[in-house]
Amino acid sequence: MDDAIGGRFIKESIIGEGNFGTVYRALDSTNKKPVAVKVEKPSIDISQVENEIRVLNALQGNRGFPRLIASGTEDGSMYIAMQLLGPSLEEKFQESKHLFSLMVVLKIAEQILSRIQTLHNKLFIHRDIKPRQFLMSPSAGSPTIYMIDFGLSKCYQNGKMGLHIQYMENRPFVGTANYASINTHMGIQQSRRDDLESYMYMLSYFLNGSLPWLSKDHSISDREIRQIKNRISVNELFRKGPQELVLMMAYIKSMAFEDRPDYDYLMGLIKRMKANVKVEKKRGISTLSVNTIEQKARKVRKAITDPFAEQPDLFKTAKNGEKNKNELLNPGDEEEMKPEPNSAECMTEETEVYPEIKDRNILKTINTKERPQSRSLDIDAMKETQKCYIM
Ligand SMILES: Nc1ncnc2c1ncn2[C@@H]1O[C@H](COP(=O)(O)OP(=O)(O)OP(=O)(O)O)[C@@H](O)[C@H]1O
Repeated sequence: MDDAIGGRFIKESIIGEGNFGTVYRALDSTNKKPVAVKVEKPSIDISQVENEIRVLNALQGNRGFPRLIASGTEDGSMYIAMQLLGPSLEEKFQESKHLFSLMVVLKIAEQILSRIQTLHNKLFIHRDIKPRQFLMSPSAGSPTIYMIDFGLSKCYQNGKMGLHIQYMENRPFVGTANYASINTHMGIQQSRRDDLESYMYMLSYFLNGSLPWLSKDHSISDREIRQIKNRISVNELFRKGPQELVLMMAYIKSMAFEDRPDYDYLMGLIKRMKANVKVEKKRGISTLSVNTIEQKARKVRKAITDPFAEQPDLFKTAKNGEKNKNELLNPGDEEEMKPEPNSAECMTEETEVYPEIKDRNILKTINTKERPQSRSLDIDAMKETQKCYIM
C-alpha cells in the first residue's frame, strides 16, 4: 500500500503520458475496481488537474463524461481518480488503418457534438478538441464516446451578470496546432465557435484519413499549418463527404465571437446525412460515391453563401425502425442525443476563489510526442478559469 496513490489507488500500469502528467491504470483498494488515475508532473506551476477537477465536477451526471472518483495531492502533485475508459478515437482510427465509413464518422459527429453542447451548456469551452480527447466506453458493445482532458478548459462567461468573456487579441496559443481554429493560431481569444472549428477538422481527418497539414516527419511549423488552413477551401476539406459537412463548416466559420452555436441546426444536418446514407446503402450505392456527392454538391453549393438559407431536400429520410448495421458504434446511439438541459454551472465571483498567480509572465510551450503540435499553458487564461466559481 506504500506505493498507492492517495493511500488508496494501487498502480498497475501506465496507460497514457501527456504533457502535463501520467495516467495510470490502478486498482481502487476500497472496492477492488479498476480506475484511471492522472498524476500531474511536479514541475507544473499552474495545476491543470485542479482545473480539470473543477470542470469535471460540473459535468458529473451527464452522459459521456468520466465519473470522478477522488482527487487529492500526492508528494506535492495533484491527482485525479476517475472512471477507467477504453481506447481513444485516434487509436481506433489507427487500428482501422485510417478508414472509417461515412456512417461511423456521422455517428461520431453526432455524439461529439452532443458532448460539446453539454460542456458549453455548463459554460466551459474545451480548447483542445482532437481525436485523442475522445475515449470509447470501457465495455465492449456500448456506443458511448466520452470526452476527456479538461486541463485547458475555460469558463467563457464572466461575472454574476452572465457576461461573455471579452474579445481579445494577442493571446498565447492554447491547444493543439493540428486541430486549432485559424483564430486560435492568430491569437484571438477562444470561444464556443473555436471548439466547433476543431471538431470539424477532426471530422475531416476521419473522412479523408488525414489532414492537408499533417506531416509524417513532423517537419511543419505551426505557422505553416495556419497558412495551409487559410489556403484550403471548405469544399476541399470535405471533398469525401456530403455537402452538409460543408454547410456545417460554413456556418461555424460565420459565427461571431459571442454567438451561441445553433446545435440543433448542426445536429439536424448530421441526422439528414445519416438518413441519406441509410437510404443509399439500401439502394446499394456506396456512401462515398464521387458521382453521388457531385450531384448533391451542385444542388447545395449555391446555398453555402447563406448557411441559414432553406436547403433543398436532398435526402429522403430513412424508414422508421430501419436497422443500422454499423461497424464501430452500435444501434441505440440516438438515445444519446437527448437534448441536454441548458444550465449555468460556472460563475465568476468578484473575489477570487483561488490564490493569485504570482508570475503572470510565465508561458509554457510544450511540444507533444505527436509533433507538429503545440500545447501551451496560458497563465492569464488559467487565472480566468480559476475565477470561474462552480456553484
Ligand atoms: N479515464 C481514462 N481512462 C482511460 N484512459 C485514460 C483516461 N484518461 C486519460 N486516459 C489516457 O491517458 C492519455 C493522457 O490523458 P490526458 O489527455 O487526460 O492527459 P494530458 O496530460 O492532458 O495529455 P495531453 O497533453 O496529451 O492532452 C489519454 O490520451 C488516454 O489515452
